[in-house]
Amino acid sequence: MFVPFIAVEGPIGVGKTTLTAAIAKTFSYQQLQEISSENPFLDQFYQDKEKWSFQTEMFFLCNRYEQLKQINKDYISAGIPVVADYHIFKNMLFAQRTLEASDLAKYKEIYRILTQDLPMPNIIISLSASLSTLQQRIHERGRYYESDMDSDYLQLLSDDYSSYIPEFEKAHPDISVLHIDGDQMDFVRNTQDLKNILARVDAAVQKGLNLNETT
Ligand SMILES: Nc1ncnc2c1ncn2[C@@H]1O[C@H](COP(=O)(O)OP(=O)(O)OP(=O)(O)O)[C@@H](O)[C@H]1O
Ligand SMILES: Nc1nc(=O)c2ncn([C@H]3C[C@H](O)[C@@H](CO)O3)c2[nH]1
Repeated sequence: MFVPFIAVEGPIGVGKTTLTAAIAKTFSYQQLQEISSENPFLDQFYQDKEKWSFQTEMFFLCNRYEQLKQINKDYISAGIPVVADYHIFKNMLFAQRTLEASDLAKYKEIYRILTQDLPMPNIIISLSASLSTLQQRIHERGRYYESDMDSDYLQLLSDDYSSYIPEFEKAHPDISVLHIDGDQMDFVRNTQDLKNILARVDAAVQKGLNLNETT
């Protein structure tokens, strides 16, 4: 059975949570939203990444693992569609960027064990935007711990997403990936842009449902 499980992904501040909420509302899907402020290390991490990266990455990994396990049990396996503002792969993108080699080796082993049985999304929405757009949105959102966000860090993470998404598509040809350029499409202020994106999401869902019927 094809149960829509959509993950919205992209760099910090690109609009994942905003678009996830719009999709959940439009299609009456269950929304899975990460609450980053639950990570007790994030504030310290932004002040000293080297010192706090392992605790921060481990917390995000365990937290997302718990959330996805629960969402699978309560919704996906019960046939209820879900839209999430992350995919578990983001953990590895951040970890590779922030951890030193020996911690990364340990992290990879734990990641492999924890993620092997997690549900995989069948649709990914990949959001991208230029550095200046990301900075502007992070600034407008005004989270205190992001107020001094290092622009190199933000750009590198954004580049990591740009390199990784094509690899992901190659490795998972069965998963629909919708690309949205956040500099061109403004789904917050432009209703037509939002409608266009929602129509693309609907088409991807219908494709999944139709394929499922014919197999
Ligand atoms: N397309 C858009 N146009 C203008 N503003 C936007 C757009 N998308 C999001 N925003 C604004 O940018 C800010 C960041 O958006 P949001 O919190 O959805 O990003 P995010 O990708 O979920 O962030 P994070 O990576 O920190 O979880 C919010 O204030 C939101 O209202
Ligand atoms: N280090 C690190 N690892 C992660 O897996 C991760 N996921 C999100 N974040 C940061 C980005 C935003 O500031 C804030 C909200 O997304 O939390 C992360 N930081």
